[in-house]
Amino acid sequence: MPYQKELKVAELAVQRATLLTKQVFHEKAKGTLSKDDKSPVTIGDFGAQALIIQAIRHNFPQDEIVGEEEASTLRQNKDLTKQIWSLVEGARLDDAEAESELGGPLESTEQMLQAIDAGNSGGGAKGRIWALDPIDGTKGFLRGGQYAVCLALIEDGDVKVGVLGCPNLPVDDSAPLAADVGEHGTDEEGKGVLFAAVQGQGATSRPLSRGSLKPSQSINMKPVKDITDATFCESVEAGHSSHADQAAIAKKLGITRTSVRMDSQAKYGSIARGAGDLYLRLPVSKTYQEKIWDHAAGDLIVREAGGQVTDAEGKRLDFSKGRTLAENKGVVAAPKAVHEQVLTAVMEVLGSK
Ligand SMILES: Nc1ncnc2c1ncn2[C@@H]1O[C@H](COP(=O)(O)O)[C@@H](O)[C@H]1OP(=O)(O)O
Ligand SMILES: [Mg+2]
Ligand SMILES: [Mg+2]
Ligand SMILES: [Mg+2]
Repeated sequence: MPYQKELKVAELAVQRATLLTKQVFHEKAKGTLSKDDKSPVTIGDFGAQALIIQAIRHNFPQDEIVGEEEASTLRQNKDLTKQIWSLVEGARLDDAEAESELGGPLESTEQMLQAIDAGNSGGGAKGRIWALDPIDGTKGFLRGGQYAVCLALIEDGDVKVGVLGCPNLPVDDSAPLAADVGEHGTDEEGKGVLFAAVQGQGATSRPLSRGSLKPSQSINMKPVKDITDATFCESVEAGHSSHADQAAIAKKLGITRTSVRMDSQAKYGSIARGAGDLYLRLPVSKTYQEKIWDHAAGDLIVREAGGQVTDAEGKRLDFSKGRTLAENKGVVAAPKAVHEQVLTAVMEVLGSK
């Protein structure tokens, strides 16, 4: 079967990076900086990006990488660089075979900074490009909510492999979404899940582990018999998607349950496993362009679990336009059978504005 090596490397690399992010999640001081766009980045984001890029470069040296972070501010901040280095040095899977599959450790802080900066591809429609979000939902990570470590392989514009590490989600696919799942993130023993998909091969989940990969099981979206009974997921941050438009769409569909709010692509994973039903992300700003690393893995995992993912105009997400989803507006993800019904409500609400 194609893409087995890519899948294994991606799952192990994401799993190892979650060991690092989990350690930072529990620390009060997370070494937070504010980026030019005012969004936060922590030592966890930088460390996870370095670890994952090292594993990709070791296994697939010809591939390009579109990573969210870059190291320029770190080069002037020796103290923060040292903190990240100690996290990166300490993040090891308890399994020698898995470690050797990921490749030799980074050997110096300079190598680490270079690895972070190797996520500088411009993306595009040709070739093999990995999209990496080392911590998606950094605001949730800082707040103590949900976050995800996200990695996808895009080939000639098409997502072939997608992996999401969600340390604060329950392991049990069949557990209904708790209303407060996005609020009190905890990665206590028994929590944490790794979602994965390969194009044409379905989607899976498995418990996160500290060593080799645990056994996986296939996941599917839940059939929606009655849309008024559906549970929809949305961002916590009102600045990232329009809570008002999403509420109006839900009302139009006759949905009575309150939305489940959580940060990050944990929303895609949650609907793919049937814990929730819909993911609505309606734009707030006319100018913001969604980033490919915020959607590539989730898009494939939901589609392979029986879902349909489009933007608010019904277009498939287009990962071939560079680092952003330049041609897309918002996200509407739902089981195939009800996607058109949901999209109609989306268009009615947006059209009447
Ligand atoms: N104005 C915006 N509109 C939509 N998404 C945004 C906006 N600003 C940041 N984001 C991104 O949304 C993602 C989180 O979505 P959610 O709120 O659903 O968890 C993050 O990757 C975040 O970027 P960043 O990583 O820079 O914080
Ligand atoms: Mg993100
Ligand atoms: Mg991020
Ligand atoms: Mg960010």
